[in-house]
Amino acid sequence: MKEEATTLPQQFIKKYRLLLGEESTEFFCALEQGSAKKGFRWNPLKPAGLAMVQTYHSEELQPAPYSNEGFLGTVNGKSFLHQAGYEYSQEPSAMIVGTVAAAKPGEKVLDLCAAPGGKSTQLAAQMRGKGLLVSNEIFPKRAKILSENIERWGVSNAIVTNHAPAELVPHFSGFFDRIVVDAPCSGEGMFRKDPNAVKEWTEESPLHCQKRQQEILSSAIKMLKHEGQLIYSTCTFAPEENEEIISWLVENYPVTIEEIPLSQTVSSGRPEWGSVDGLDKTVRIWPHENQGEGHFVAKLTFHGQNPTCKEKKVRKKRKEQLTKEQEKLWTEFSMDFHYEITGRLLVFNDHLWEVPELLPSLDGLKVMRTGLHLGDFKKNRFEPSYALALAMKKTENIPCLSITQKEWQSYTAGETFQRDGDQGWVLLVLDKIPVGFGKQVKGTVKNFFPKGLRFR
Ligand SMILES: C[S@@+](CC[C@H](N)C(=O)[O-])C[C@H]1O[C@@H](n2cnc3c(N)ncnc32)[C@H](O)[C@@H]1O
Repeated sequence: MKEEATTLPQQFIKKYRLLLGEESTEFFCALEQGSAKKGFRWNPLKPAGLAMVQTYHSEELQPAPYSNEGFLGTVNGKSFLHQAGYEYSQEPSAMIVGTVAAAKPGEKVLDLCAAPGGKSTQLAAQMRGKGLLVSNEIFPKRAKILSENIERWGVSNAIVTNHAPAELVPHFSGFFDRIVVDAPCSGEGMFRKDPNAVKEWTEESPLHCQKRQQEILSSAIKMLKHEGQLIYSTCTFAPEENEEIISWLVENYPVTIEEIPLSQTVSSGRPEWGSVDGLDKTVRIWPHENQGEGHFVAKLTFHGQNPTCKEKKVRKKRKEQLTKEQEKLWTEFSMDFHYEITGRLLVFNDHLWEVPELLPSLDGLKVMRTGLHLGDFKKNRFEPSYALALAMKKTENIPCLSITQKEWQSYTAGETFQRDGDQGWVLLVLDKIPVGFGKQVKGTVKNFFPKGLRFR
């Protein structure tokens, strides 16, 4: 289907005609006439992640340009593949940010402006469940969506917080190996994808955004370790929010710009639009030159020393420790289901959590998700959570029940279904894909799909 032509604001045209000269003709043409490409990433944290995505997409999958896990195409938000966290819809250019960030297993990583979770899911995949990922979002509603996306992705080593960047500094000063700032911006790179981005744009937007970006970055810098890395990105073309921001960072903080080793055909940042050396090491994606929408990304190393917050060893408070009975219930369950813990176990009000090992004290923080919610203790039993089902790595030799698409539809609508047997807790799998837990009692499979997520 041909998308409607985008009508660009006059002031925008005037500005980029001046900045780009002759090149502006192709640029405007791509923005006005071209159609936005869609993309998605498959999830390497899931059993047979790639194979399942290949099986369930009937179309021939074309690789997306900036991520090894990316494909061009669309995701059906109601498909079981999406619900089970096997794929994440992401604009192809946006995938470059995670690729540049290249988080490593075992690191402490902060995604400071994280909702809805495109970069966080990419970082979590790179970390393979090891280390600590803090995904933060300032707006509560967006933080909730972020938390749900992290859960679907099956991440065990992430916490989700809901704070303004400055509020995190006292808790995480000098703490992180890597910080991603995917900044709120004037969104010019989204013009042909999202008509609202055009409507909301004014001539003043880039400078307003620049101020906010400086505030966010001045907090981010304080949370970096010595030699820690900062990855800064926007989805706008505006020099004020890209080369000028990187120049401001270099002029005000002990940071250097890193070369971004990318084999893909991307353009470099424009040195003439900033005021420091090294801007040619940053990356721009232009719609008239590359696949995908507009994007900018830079990687910097911080050479200063921030005061480190004393790594308060998190001592488990008495009420957070498992009782002997709870320990016995969890051990029985985890042995039956071969679930291996990589973090620590904590109980809050009978809810059992796997908390990332490297986590400092969370006192005073608004935390939406303290790692992986494993399940709840109820009287004399343990009830596994939906989040745990989505974080299961193995489906062999554990109590499983293979269900059909039709049964999955009943399950996501909150209904029970009939199946001969009396196995008790079972991991429900659809073509070996974990989709939730059920309890099989005398031929009936009871439903434990979370009420808030039900759909038909
Ligand atoms: C470009 S989006 C992030 C997209 C996200 N990284 C992803 O890949 O899905 C920018 C985010 O910054 C948040 N934001 C807006 N104002 C902010 C502020 N003053 N400080 C921190 N974050 C802010 C927005 O709510 C939004 O979620």
